[in-house]
Amino acid sequence: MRSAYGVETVRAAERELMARLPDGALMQRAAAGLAAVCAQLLRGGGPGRRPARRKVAGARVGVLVGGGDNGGDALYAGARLARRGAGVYAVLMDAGRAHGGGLAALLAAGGRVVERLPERLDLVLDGLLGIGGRGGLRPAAAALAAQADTARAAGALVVAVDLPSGVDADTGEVAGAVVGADVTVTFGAYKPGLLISPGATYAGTVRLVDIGLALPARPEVSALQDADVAGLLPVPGAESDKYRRGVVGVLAGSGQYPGAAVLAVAGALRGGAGAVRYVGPADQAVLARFPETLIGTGRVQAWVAGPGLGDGRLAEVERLLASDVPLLVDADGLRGLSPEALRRRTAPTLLTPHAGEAAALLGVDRASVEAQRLRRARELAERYGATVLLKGSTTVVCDPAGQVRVNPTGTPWLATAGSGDVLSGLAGSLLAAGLDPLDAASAAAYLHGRAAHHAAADAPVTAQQVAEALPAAWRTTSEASGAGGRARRVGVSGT
Ligand SMILES: NC(=O)C1=CN([C@@H]2O[C@H](COP(=O)(O)OP(=O)(O)OC[C@H]3O[C@@H](n4cnc5c(N)ncnc54)[C@H](O)[C@@H]3O)[C@@H](O)[C@H]2O)[C@@H](O)CC1
Ligand SMILES: [K+]
Repeated sequence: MRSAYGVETVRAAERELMARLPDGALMQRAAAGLAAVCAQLLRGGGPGRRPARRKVAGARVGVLVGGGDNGGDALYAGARLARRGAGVYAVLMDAGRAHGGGLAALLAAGGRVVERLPERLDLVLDGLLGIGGRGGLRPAAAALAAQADTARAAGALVVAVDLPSGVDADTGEVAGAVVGADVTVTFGAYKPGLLISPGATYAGTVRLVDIGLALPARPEVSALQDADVAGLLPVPGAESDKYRRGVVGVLAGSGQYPGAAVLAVAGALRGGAGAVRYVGPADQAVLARFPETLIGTGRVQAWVAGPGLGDGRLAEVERLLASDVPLLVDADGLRGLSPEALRRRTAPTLLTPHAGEAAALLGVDRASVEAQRLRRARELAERYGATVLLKGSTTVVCDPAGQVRVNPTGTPWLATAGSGDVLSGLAGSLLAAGLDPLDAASAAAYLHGRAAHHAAADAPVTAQQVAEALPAAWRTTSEASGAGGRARRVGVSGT
C-alpha cells in the first residue's frame, strides 16, 4: 500500500525527528536521496526520455531555488552533483532568501548562480516550493516554473523536489502555474497531492526517499497495490456454492438504455459473486448475452441500482434504499437522492458518481469537483453518510469515517461510454461477496483500471472489452502479488 500523509502530519514527524538529530541532518538525508536519484536518471536509468550524456560528469543541471527549505534541498543536491563533475546552474527566486548553507555548498562545489536557466540542460531540479507552498504560485515563482517548462520542451528531465511547485500537497489541487515534472522525489512520505489529479499528473513518476520519519499507522490517503487487492479478492473455498458466494442484484437498463443493463451484468458476473440476478425491462438483451443470469426479484446479498435506468424508476430505487441490504447506487439512481434517506439506512451504501453527478448531489458546478476531487469526495461521503467512489482522472474512494483511497491503475482510455456500468456491476458483485464498501469500491476500481490497460494496450477500448478483460486483470493482480493463497475465502452468512 502506498500511504500518503498531509502537511501537518509530516511536519509533526519532522519536528519530532529533528529534535533528536544534529542540525541540518534531515536536509542532508533528503539531499543525498535526491542527488542519488538524479545521478541515476543522468546515467540513463529513468522513466521515458533519456538524457544524452549518460553520466553525471559533464552533465548540465539547472536548479530552480525558492526561498525555503525546498530550495535548500535542491541546492545541497546540486552541490553533490557538482562534486561529481556536473555543471550546475542555480537560478534564485529571491537571492536574499535562498538557503545560506545550501548556497555556500553549491558555490564551494563549483556550481554557479545565473540569472536564468541556460540552454541544453540534461536535468532541472524544481526546488521552488515544497510543503510550505500555499495557494497559486506567485508571479516570480510562476516565471521560474515557465523556465522549467521551456527546458523540458528542449529535452531536459525535470525532477520535482518533494512535490511539483504549484501542486497543493494535501489535495492535489493546482491553481494556475505549476511545474510539470518527469520524476518527483518526495521525502519521508507520499503526500496526498502526489496521488490525486491534477497534482498526480504533474508529478510524473514518484520516488520516495526514506528520511526516517515515524508516521501514524493510519494514513490520510492510501493507494492499494497488487498485494493489497489480491488479499481482498474473494476466492471460493471447497465448501462454497453459488449462494454462499453471494448473489448480486442488478436494477438497471431501460427501453432507451438496454446496453447499460448488459454491461452492469457483465461487470457483476466477473466480480466474484456466485450469481447475478437482473431486474428490469432489458431481460431479453441480458439473457441473450448472459444466459447464466437469474431473472426477476429474489434474495440477494447486495444490489446495484441505477445504470441506464432512465426516468421514472426512482420508486424502485427508493424501495431498495429502504431495505437492509448493501446497496450501490450509480448513474440515474443518483438523481434526487436525499441525504436523509441514505442516513436512515442500516446497511452500507456505496455511491459511484462521476464529476457531473457528484456536482449535482452537492449543488456545486462540475469544474469545482474536477479541481477539488478529494475535498468533494469527502464532502459527499460526510453529507450522505455513505461510501463514495468518485470516478474520473483519479478515482477517489472515501468512506463516511473519512478513510480515503485513491486508485493507481486508471487510464484515460476508460473515459468511454458504458465503462461506469461495468464498474458498478463489478463493485456490487464484490459487495455481495462480503467486502465492505471501501474495499469493494477500491478493489473494483483497481481491477477495472487494470482491465482497461489489458484491453486497451494504448488504443481505444470499449466498455465490453473492459468487462471481458476483468478475469485477466484479476489473475495478473493475484499473480503479481504472489498472494493467490492468501485471498479471502468467501462465505456469506444468512443465505
Ligand atoms: N522540515 C524538515 O525537516 C525538512 C524539510 N525538507 C524540505 O523542506 C520543504 C519545506 O520547507 P519550507 O517549510 O521552508 O517551505 P517551502 O520551501 O516549501 O516553501 C516556503 C517558501 O515558499 C514561499 N511560498 C509559499 N507559497 C508560495 C506561493 N504560492 N508562491 C510563491 N512562493 C510561495 C514562502 O514564502 C517561503 O519562502 C519540504 O517540502 C522539503 O523539501 C527536507 O529537507 C526534509 C527535512
Ligand atoms: K518543488
